[in-house]
Amino acid sequence: MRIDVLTVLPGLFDCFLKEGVIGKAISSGKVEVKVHNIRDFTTDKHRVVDDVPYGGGPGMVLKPEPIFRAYDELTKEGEKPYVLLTEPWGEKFNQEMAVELSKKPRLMIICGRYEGVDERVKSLVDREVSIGDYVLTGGELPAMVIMDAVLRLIPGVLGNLESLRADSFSDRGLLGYPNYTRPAEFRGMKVPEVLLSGHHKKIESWRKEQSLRKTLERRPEIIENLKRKGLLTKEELE
Ligand SMILES: N#Cc1c(-c2ccc3ccn(Cc4ccc(CN5CCCC5)cc4)c3c2)n[nH]c1N
Repeated sequence: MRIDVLTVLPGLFDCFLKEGVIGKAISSGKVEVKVHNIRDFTTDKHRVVDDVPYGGGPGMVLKPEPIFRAYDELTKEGEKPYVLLTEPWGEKFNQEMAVELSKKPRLMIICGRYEGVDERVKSLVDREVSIGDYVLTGGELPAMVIMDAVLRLIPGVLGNLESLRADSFSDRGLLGYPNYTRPAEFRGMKVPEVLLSGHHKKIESWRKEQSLRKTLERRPEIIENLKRKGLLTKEELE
């Protein structure tokens, strides 16, 4: 997969693209992520990317020209990307969308800033996406959240963890099971016996039960959604 990111703050992506699982996936060539500074697609000597909003109002708006120039330049060759725009009021990002996006050969993520992008930029966009009902200062962190959730699903990115995590649990958006590591007892808190038993079938069913219970308690709508889609097995429903 290739992802092109358009932003006026490219430096925000430096650590994200160098560290951890995502950094390894990029350095090993499993995925390609290119961050482009929208300012590099301006033509004036002051490299202006924003302007005041028509009709008045607070803040500045990202101009359409540099973004369209970047899009035209980056799509001259190769497959046309599926274009995302991060927006405070976009479609809510979730695991289902992450799975769908992970199957696209090429993505482009346009990151807004200031008061957002000129409305005409949306003629380039396939999906306006929000990562949640809270207000951030720009679209870069949402772009990193989306990339992290999508790239971890690309085969080979999670490496040897992949097979262990291949269960459809977290990829159905169910909440995770409790994790423990040594020591077996810490400040009077013991690790559940089943996890020390070495009985893999029992451990697996305990973990499934814990995950379903936690999801039912905290996010019952996820269970309802999976039921409606027929994505819960008979024993999971019991
Ligand atoms: N994804 C995502 C996001 C974002 C996000 C994404 C992209 C941009 C580009 C600019 N901003 C800042 C901003 C914030 C609020 C407003 C509304 N105005 C304020 C006063 C009058 C209306 C306009 C811009 C962004 C925020 N926030 N939260 C998410 N889940």
